[in-house]
Amino acid sequence: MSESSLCAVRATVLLYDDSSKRWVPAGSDATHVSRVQIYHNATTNTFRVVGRKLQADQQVVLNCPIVKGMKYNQATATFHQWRDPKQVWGLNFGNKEDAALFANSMTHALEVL
Ligand SMILES: CC(=O)N[C@@H](Cc1ccccc1Cl)C(=O)N1CCC[C@]12C=C[C@@H]1CC[C@@H](C(=O)N[C@@H]3C(=O)N4[C@@H](C=C[C@H]3C)CC[C@H]4C(=O)O)N1C2=O
Repeated sequence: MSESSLCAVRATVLLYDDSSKRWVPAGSDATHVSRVQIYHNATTNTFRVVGRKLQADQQVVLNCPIVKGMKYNQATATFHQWRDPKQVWGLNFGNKEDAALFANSMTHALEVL
């Protein structure tokens, strides 16, 4: 599968837990920071967001297709979120530059889908 990475930033990947009405870190351990990338498959013109923990095992904590018409909500300059059929994802970026870089690639993907 030939995929190219459009961007790679650091962010904490969060999931909204509807029952407790709280954001919980995705993945299974204390360290929360991940490398979050947007991949493009030129053959199928599809995009996906992949997040891997920065620490040793690089656990995949996020692997979500970018769906045409999806609404990417930039709730604050450093916290962005979107819904997939099952859950709501949140990205807490370390700084607003990374957030803007990621949002730029996400917006591009949503425009060309
Ligand atoms: C129509 C729709 O779907 N609307 C969604 C949003 C949405 C709109 C349009 C398209 C897609 C989506 Cl996803 C919605 O409103 N959603 C999605 C699930 C959660 C939420 C519902 C209620 C709560 C109330 C507070 C608010 C929230 O979580 N704010 C953040 C916050 O409390 N935190 C995070 C950071 C900053 C803040 C900005 C970091 C950790 C925690 C904290 O600061 O400690 N909420 C939401 O965003």
